[in-house]
Amino acid sequence: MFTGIITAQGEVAEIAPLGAGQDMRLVLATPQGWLAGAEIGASIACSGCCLTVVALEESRFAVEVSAETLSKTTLARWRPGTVLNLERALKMGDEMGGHVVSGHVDGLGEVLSVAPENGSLRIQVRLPPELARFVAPKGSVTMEGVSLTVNEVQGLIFGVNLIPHTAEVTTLGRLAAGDAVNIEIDMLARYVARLRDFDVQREETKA
Ligand SMILES: Cc1cc2nc3c(=O)[nH]c(=O)nc-3n(C[C@H](O)[C@H](O)[C@H](O)CO)c2cc1C
Ligand SMILES: Nc1c(NC[C@H](O)[C@H](O)[C@H](O)CO)[nH]c(=O)[nH]c1=O
Repeated sequence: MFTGIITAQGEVAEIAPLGAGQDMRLVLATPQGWLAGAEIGASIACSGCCLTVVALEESRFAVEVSAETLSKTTLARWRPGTVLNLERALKMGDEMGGHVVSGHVDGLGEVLSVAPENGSLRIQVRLPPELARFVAPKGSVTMEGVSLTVNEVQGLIFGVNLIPHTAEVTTLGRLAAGDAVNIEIDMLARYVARLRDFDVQREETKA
């Protein structure tokens, strides 16, 4: 579990296909000391996508990426040098500064506009149609691993306000129109929708 509070930016160091019909292996570089205490098998959210550490050095770790993950996330677009938002998994007693984030990316959003507004940046994003019902004004959304508050929603489009701190310490400050972003919807919205769909189905079968 994560909270969407990014604690470091890292970088793709190496990308190696593991062979025909096999997964992809990535080596990711972190700031010095950021991996302290991490072990093989640890979960790290990389721009919102939870990945399992399979090899570890002082300030680099390796992960293996499945076809499912490549199909749902921005990972297929990553290249050596791509900058990533990193978050270590939550420990008991950690501060819950953002919201409950699983690290399962639900799909890709498309940045439509980035515009300065006072000291902040206003970012508008188009959602895939199947995710739009889970995003609500003043609810939470995870974009590239970053916990954000939704300002407004209109159809498939939602807007967020990026404060200067978040713009500076995450990759979101470099977004431009046309960029694809990893989106994880709020877990609460997922369960509320499931309960509602289940009840509607049960009523329909009774009728
Ligand atoms: C704890 C955890 C560990 C995961 N580890 C990996 C991994 O090592 N490689 C991978 O391709 N997907 C992994 N996933 C799945 C991946 O995050 C998911 O396919 C994408 O976020 C798309 O939904 C993991 C998911 C979780 C929750
Ligand atoms: N909720 C919003 C935040 N939250 C803080 C960020 O999640 C945090 O700064 C980042 O993860 C780095 O640690 N920031 C915004 O700009 N806008 C929000 O709505």
